Amino acid sequence: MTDDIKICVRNLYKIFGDDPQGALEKVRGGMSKTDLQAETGHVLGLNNINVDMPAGKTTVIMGLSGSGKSTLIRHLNRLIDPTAGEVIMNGENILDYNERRLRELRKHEMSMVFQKFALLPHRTVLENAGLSWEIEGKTRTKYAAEATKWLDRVGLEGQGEQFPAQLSGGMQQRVGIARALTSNSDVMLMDEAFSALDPLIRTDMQDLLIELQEELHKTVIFITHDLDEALKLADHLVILKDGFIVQQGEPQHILLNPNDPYIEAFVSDINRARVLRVRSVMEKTDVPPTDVAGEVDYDDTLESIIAVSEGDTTNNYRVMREGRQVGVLHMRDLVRALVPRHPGEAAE
Ligand SMILES: Nc1ncnc2c1ncn2[C@@H]1O[C@H](COP(=O)(O)OP(=O)(O)OP(=O)(O)O)[C@@H](O)[C@H]1O
Repeated sequence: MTDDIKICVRNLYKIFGDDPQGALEKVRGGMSKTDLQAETGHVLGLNNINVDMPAGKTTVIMGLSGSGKSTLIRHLNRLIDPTAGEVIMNGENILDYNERRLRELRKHEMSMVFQKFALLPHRTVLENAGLSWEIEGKTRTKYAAEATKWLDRVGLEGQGEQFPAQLSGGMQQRVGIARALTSNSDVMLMDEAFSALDPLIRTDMQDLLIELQEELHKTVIFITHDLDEALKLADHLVILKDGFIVQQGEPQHILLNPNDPYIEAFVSDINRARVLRVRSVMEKTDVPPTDVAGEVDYDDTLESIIAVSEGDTTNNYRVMREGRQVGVLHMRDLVRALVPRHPGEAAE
């Protein structure tokens, strides 16, 4: 895995209306989305977005309806052109791409997984999985082995000759994921990909994506309006409101250090014990504690530690990562982390 940046969004603005450049000046001068709409009839879609999306990791874009999530993801494959700003991928500004290069980008470098699956109803599951190859004029015999490999990998062994309508929603989205994987692109754009699924199936799909990521390290850009899903999937979390970024960073850090009442309100209902991990609340030290109740893993959830502590809030634990001590967990710090902090309170 690498910490390189795969996609870099710089100073990106999108304004919908007849005179976006004129409206841009007003937005840069500080006019709000509401005032812009009331005064000029223009809609501010995105307001000075800057995000570095790490290679091989999952970046989650989260926000309520109308916050600009879809507008942002559509800039990444240039379904939308910005009013101002840049989208740099592998060091190239994709806004400089001509039609031919853009087609290559969409065919070979980025795949999309949609909320409503977007499968072709009269094609078999195998043909749907191999769609990017079909579009290039390749025959079924050329892509069958690759498509079958990925259908098997996402749990659809033996389903290749079915038609989409014969499958459940969860299985159809597995085809959507197999199609993205068969295209062999590095970047996967997932737009509310699991939002149409029943809760239990949705959890299964989230687990599948995490499993695939541990193995494949794709650069995933995942859109959701669901905070639990965002916290579960994100390596890098970006929270949008009214077209601007309110906060971005490592999800556990955001949960422990909300920088705005909006984020605070968002995270207030979260089951913190289930989401927070030992690594986020431990003291970093390789010195063993004198009084130790046991060893825990740095990736354990706080919930699992509470279960083993049997309610004793005075315990200390050695925190281990791959057989080495990386910290000490004091139960009093764990208990403190379970209570939401208000923005402005000093982080420890
Ligand atoms: N083609 C368009 N013309 C005018 N306004 C638009 C257009 N597309 C999006 N918008 C506006 O831009 C803003 C951001 O919309 P967007 O669809 O990106 O939000 P979203 O967070 O994806 O919402 P949802 O979860 O409902 O899809 C909204 O105010 C929306 O009304």
